[in-house]
Amino acid sequence: QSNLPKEFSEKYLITKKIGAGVCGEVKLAFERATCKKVAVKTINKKDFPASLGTATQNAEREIQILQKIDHPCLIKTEDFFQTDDSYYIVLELMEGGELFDRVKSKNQIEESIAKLYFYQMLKAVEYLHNNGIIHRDLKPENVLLSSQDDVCVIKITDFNQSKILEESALMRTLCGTPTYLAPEVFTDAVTVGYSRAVDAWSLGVVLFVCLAGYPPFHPNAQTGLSVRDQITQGIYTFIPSKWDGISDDAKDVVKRLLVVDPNARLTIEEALHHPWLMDEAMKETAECIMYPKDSGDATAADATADSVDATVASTTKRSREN
Ligand SMILES: C/C(=N\NC(=N)N)c1ccc(NC(=O)c2cc3cccc([N+](=O)[O-])c3[nH]2)cc1
Repeated sequence: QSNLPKEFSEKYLITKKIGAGVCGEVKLAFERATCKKVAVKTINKKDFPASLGTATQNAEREIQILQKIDHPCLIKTEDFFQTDDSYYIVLELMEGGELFDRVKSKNQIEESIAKLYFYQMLKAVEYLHNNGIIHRDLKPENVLLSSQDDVCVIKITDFNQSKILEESALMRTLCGTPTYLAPEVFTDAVTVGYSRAVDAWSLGVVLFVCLAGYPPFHPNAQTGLSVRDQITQGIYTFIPSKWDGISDDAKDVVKRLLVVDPNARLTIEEALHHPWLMDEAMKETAECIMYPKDSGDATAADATADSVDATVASTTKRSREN
């Protein structure tokens, strides 16, 4: 780590590697002034060999997103440095590591725990969508756990593939008087604006993997179809030995998320209102660990505030959709 920016190594003491991602690695570090433990993610700019331009824009956009987002289930950046070949992002420590490794070690995650994690993922993605951000790379590797305990906070990370929804020319057109507007502009408009539905599909796959311990779409499926064809045809199997002990409600959420037609797929909001998530005990636990410091009433206030934000933002969400 000789090529660390000077002001970085003055502020942090980097120790060991704690996770290796596909682009860059994660190390444990100590903030010298406070001895506080943090994680440092190094993103090597040269890992995007192609046109460096877009890679730099890509990374700049990710840094912008990382610094703007503020939700208990989205990773928080504490500091940020860059050299001409790398970015160094200082993040909160997530000692439970990646959900990917948790599922691998447990094989299948107990339904009530999978529900607690899934609820938090839905709340995080609801926040992103209400702020005009689509993650586009939701997978167990990008879901971090705050501790080794089953009951813990999860945080979504890695916004490398994320997209920011801007007001589009089509939206401006649809706001004007359509005197001279051709009919197909209206009919085309119906299907535009569902790019966010990709996150709902991905969460369906993540939930399937957590509950069953195997992915719905995989190379050696009995169907003899390529993974791509399994996905485009929405063909997957609930293997009885894996799914017998799992509730019909849980299966139903998966079925309604793994719908090929994005317009027919459950939205994040609809998933949050599915019977499987109508579980007050789970939600109380979730609110408690997501907003730990407040007393009961303040937590309720937080939750109300959250739902107000979500409602207000969601009424304006479609207007931002491109
Ligand atoms: C921002 C980002 N990726 N962005 C990108 N690839 N372009 C990003 C990706 C991954 C992480 N991962 C971690 O913070 C992370 C992984 C891990 C594994 C065991 C233990 C810990 N930990 O903090 O104790 C871990 N933290 C953090 C940030």
